[in-house]
Amino acid sequence: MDQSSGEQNSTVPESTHFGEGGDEAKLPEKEDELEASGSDNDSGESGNAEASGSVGGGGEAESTSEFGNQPEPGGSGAGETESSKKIKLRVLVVSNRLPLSPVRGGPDSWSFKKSAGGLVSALRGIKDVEAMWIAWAGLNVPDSLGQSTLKDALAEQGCVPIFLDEELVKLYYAGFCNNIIWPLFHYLVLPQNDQLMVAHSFGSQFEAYKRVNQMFSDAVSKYYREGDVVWCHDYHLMLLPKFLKEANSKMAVGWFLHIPFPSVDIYRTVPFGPEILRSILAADLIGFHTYDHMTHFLCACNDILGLERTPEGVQDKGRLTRVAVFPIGIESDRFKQTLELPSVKEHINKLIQRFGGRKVMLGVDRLDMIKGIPQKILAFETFLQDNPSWIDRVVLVQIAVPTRTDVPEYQKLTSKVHEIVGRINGRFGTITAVPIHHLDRSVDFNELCALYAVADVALVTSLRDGMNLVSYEFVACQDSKKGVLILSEFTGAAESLEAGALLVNPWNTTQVASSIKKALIMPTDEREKMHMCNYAYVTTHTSQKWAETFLRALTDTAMKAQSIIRQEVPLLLPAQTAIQQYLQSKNRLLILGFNATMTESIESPGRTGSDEIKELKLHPDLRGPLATLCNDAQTTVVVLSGSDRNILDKNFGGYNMWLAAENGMFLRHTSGDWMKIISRVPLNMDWAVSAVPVFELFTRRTPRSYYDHRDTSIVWDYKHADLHFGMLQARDMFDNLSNLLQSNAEVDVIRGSRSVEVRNFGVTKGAAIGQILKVIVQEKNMVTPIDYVLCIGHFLQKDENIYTFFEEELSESSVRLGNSKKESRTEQTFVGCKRRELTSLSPRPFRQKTTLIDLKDDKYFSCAVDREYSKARYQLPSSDHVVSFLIQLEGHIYTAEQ
Ligand SMILES: O=P(O)(O)OC[C@H]1O[C@H](O[C@H]2O[C@H](CO)[C@@H](O)[C@H](O)[C@H]2O)[C@H](O)[C@@H](O)[C@@H]1O
Ligand SMILES: O=c1ccn([C@@H]2O[C@H](COP(=O)(O)OP(=O)(O)O)[C@@H](O)[C@H]2O)c(=O)[nH]1
Repeated sequence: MDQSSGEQNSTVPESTHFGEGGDEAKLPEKEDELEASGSDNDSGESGNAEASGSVGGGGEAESTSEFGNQPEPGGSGAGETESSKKIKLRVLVVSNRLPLSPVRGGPDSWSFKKSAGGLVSALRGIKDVEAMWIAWAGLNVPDSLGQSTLKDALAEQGCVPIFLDEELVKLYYAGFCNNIIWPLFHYLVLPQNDQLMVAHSFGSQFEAYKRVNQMFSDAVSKYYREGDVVWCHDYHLMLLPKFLKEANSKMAVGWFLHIPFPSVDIYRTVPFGPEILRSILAADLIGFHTYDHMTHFLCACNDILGLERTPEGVQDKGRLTRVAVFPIGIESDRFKQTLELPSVKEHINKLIQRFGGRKVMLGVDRLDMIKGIPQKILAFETFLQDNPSWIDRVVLVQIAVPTRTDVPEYQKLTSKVHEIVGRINGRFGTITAVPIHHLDRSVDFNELCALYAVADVALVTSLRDGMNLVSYEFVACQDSKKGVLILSEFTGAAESLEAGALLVNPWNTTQVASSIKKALIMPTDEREKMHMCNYAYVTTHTSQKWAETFLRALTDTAMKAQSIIRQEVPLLLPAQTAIQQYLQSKNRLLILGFNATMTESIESPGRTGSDEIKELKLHPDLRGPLATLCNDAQTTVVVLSGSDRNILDKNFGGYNMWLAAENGMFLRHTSGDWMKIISRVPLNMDWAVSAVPVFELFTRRTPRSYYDHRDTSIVWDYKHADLHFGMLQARDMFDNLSNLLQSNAEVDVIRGSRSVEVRNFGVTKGAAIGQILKVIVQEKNMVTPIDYVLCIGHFLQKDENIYTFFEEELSESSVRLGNSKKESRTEQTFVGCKRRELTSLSPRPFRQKTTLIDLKDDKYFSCAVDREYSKARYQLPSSDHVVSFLIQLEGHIYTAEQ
């Protein structure tokens, strides 16, 4: 709710950490005890007293921190006691608003009003986390005395303010955030012809938005310590993840959206939408309230940026951003406990008397167009009109908390609501009673709980709402009354409370009116049943669980990212080193991919116009160099490709080399016959019967795309098609195939950068390479261990296990180098590593052969082509670079031979 105008007043609880911390965290059993003692709440009245966090310039703060330790840039938190010294995760929470709104009492004196709302209570409850909150100060503080005293005062509360001047707030907050992003993300049209629009272009509003996000990033960097996690919140800070990662790529960054993410057709209209998407994607973990919001986001990444969608999130050239659903909840115990306070009980009784037996309908919303307040009131009018016997038997209490009062659209809404309420009260009111009690202000927490408890029906008619915590809070306070929740189907909450609520479309006035009637006359047992469903959900899916789950996922994701960080951003292949090491080795293995590795690049002149786009062809400049490499007696060359045997035969049949087709399923030396080398994987292609029509359909639909039906897979390729159209089709095709083949556990449906592929399950290049080597070693009667490996390819992520195969061999070999039992360990390693495949394969136990890999770290060169992120150690930007590297290599071999 709006914290600038009418949030509840209360004392600031004493705590240096979130949740039940150590000795220093002297949190009372119930937070409400604090609230009651800090104001006159014990009497049950609304507390309007100032909070007790008032400090003079440089003076001692009376209260201590609610949201973590006193922040010291780069330092450790103050006030640690022995019991708190156990290592806690430190979270930097970054949001537009602080959990406390400062109120200036004088040039150097400040007090605070505590904010309610999901985020604050969610973070208040989590255990074993130390947090610092970084946010906009929330008001204009132009003078340095004011800024420094506010900073000190907030530091006591574990908060760091960011100071924005009025012009910046106008363009960033009132402008880009609330006049552009907010309406669009809630499926409302952009306001036309208002002052902001006329005076300031979208561009200048976005520039301000950028500047503010950069300021937030600078502030985070200042306070960040290694090991912290940074949790960014909401649509105000969509550029923040990118800025943070640019400042420090090791920072663990999560971003959570509290409002809906719109469907892709709407998102397309967001000014600077692609840039925003890319910035969000820099986070390690992205969270949404609902599955729908998440799906819309994934579609936007796919359709607008052309990024690969995986079950875990979004993939961009090998870098994965995890995307998941984390529905927020409330601190339900806090509501239940508040209802037990004598002052609140007394207040409830007063309210019951005041309403004099009339049924009470309750609306609690910020006065925001997304909340559908006019629609709600008009539906109530329709109900009264259609059911005149109810006119003096029911009252609608509408709490409309003022919000964003500087934004013109909000000002217009206020007048509109007043006008409708006035008209309806005039029409149906009597001297003694009016049907609508409309309050243009916030109420304090105790009063709010009392209202929730006395209401017979809660009416939530949001036109769109990220979640809507009001509906949860109503349920939490209804354990004795078991009232009815009427809930807009366009809230996030409708996903979780569907079974226990009357869902409505707020635009359908007749439907809402008849739901009001249904709710008012609903039999007790039906009400109870519905309430129990909701109550069970609300009391178990709490805000604490939400925050804990998100933070656990974020730390897990960040840890995984750290452990593979070396492989994630590969360096350019050090060509000279790779060549020198090659020359100094005795038994080299070259594993080369084909497609997009040794072919001409797609952009090459003439290629896209060719009629034979489907046919993969070896780059002509490679013919000579490849022959030299293949004929080097101390070198084994393997072409490992997804292509079928036929294509490899055509291109490489004339060289002295090994061909591994269909991702390593089939192998032959060019002088011998093809053999199937992984017998474990069935060649059963029954699934193709249902898959082929889908491949045909999408090939017909997408000019210049084609598909290949191979022995173990079918691949649809759109690299020569219109990229954007191809991507759209690929997404649909992927969904189609996934649904179609869902029941068939024997296949994988894979999206490549410009392809969609269905493969028999278990077929990957990394799974095949062990067997390929085994066969080669046997067939060649190899006695010298392989001491150099160069593995270059444009492989799908699924096939990147080939790079890690050798990493494993490498670490095993470094162990065995230091081991006196070298011989036996070596054998074990080779067998042990690949045990799964060997068991079903080898008629002759492999351990009888001499072990043939003795690879040292500086002689292993794994190289991904055209992949920014990869498990490979190195990368080359395109197949053209592979070609020139192999030509260089050949040149050195030639010179060495002379
Ligand atoms: O800070 P304001 O501009 O005054 O706006 C208040 C907050 O409104 C939005 O709340 C959303 O978050 C809730 C909790 O996740 C969710 O239940 C609700 O549906 C959303 O509208 C906004 O996202 C916050 O950033 C604002 O602070
Ligand atoms: O006078 C009030 C009335 C309500 N609330 C709180 O504001 C929050 C509103 O959250 P919701 O998710 O329903 O909507 P939002 O305003 O965040 O869009 C709830 O926690 C309410 O308890 C408040 O702070 N002051």
